[in-house]
Amino acid sequence: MKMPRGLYVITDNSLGDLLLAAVEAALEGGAAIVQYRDKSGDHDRRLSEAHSLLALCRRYDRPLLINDDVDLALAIGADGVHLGRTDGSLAAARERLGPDAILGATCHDSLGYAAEAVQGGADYLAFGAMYPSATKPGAHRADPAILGLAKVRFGLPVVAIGGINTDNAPELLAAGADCLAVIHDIFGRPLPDIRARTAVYQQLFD
Ligand SMILES: Cc1ncc(COP(=O)(O)OP(=O)(O)O)c(N)n1
Ligand SMILES: Cc1nc(C(=O)O)sc1CCOP(=O)(O)O
Ligand SMILES: [Mg+2]
Repeated sequence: MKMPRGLYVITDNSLGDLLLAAVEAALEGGAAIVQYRDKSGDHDRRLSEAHSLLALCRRYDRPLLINDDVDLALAIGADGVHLGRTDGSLAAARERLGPDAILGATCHDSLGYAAEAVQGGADYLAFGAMYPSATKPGAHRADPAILGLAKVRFGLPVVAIGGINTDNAPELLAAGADCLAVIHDIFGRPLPDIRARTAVYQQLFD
């Protein structure tokens, strides 16, 4: 599956039993891509949730990426993985997942990291944190200008992450972001608000 442009929603452990309903609401609102991010280490629950999310994403014809975990992506046949700087080799992940998998790489605020990610076979480059993040308060900050620089230099889709909301999103789109990766401003809301908020982002891309 090809890397789409648009809102990239990332799941949050705190969703609990609402995980599937929350992701479905985001898909109904037009989310372009979903990442399953679960730091619990609960193998059986992760496998079961990832399976269910993949079936849901298939219904909406949207890719599901798995955060950190190539084994889990392979086990369920996910569309790809997102790997950070300490999550293992991109090249090894490509080798295991094959040429059609979507591989995303964290680049923080560094074009040097981005060059390494390109070398490792990344399909997109993620930069952040663009703004203070409630989900990851200690995240290293990046200047939105790096989005445009990376796009021109590497010719790959660029993803912005960290503290994004519908007020600051236009600045990131103007800077060249192909995707906006969001946790709190989507999944930190009551379930009935998720669809509408996702739709507001989607309109920014139209
Ligand atoms: C789209 C996207 N960009 C960046 C990250 C962060 O990945 P990482 O640095 O590995 O941190 P964790 O998410 O694993 O805490 C991401 N997950 N997705
Ligand atoms: C998971 C993650 N990675 C970041 C990075 O900068 O690499 S910021 C972040 C948290 C994003 O969540 P929110 O939209 O709630 O700020
Ligand atoms: Mg990681």
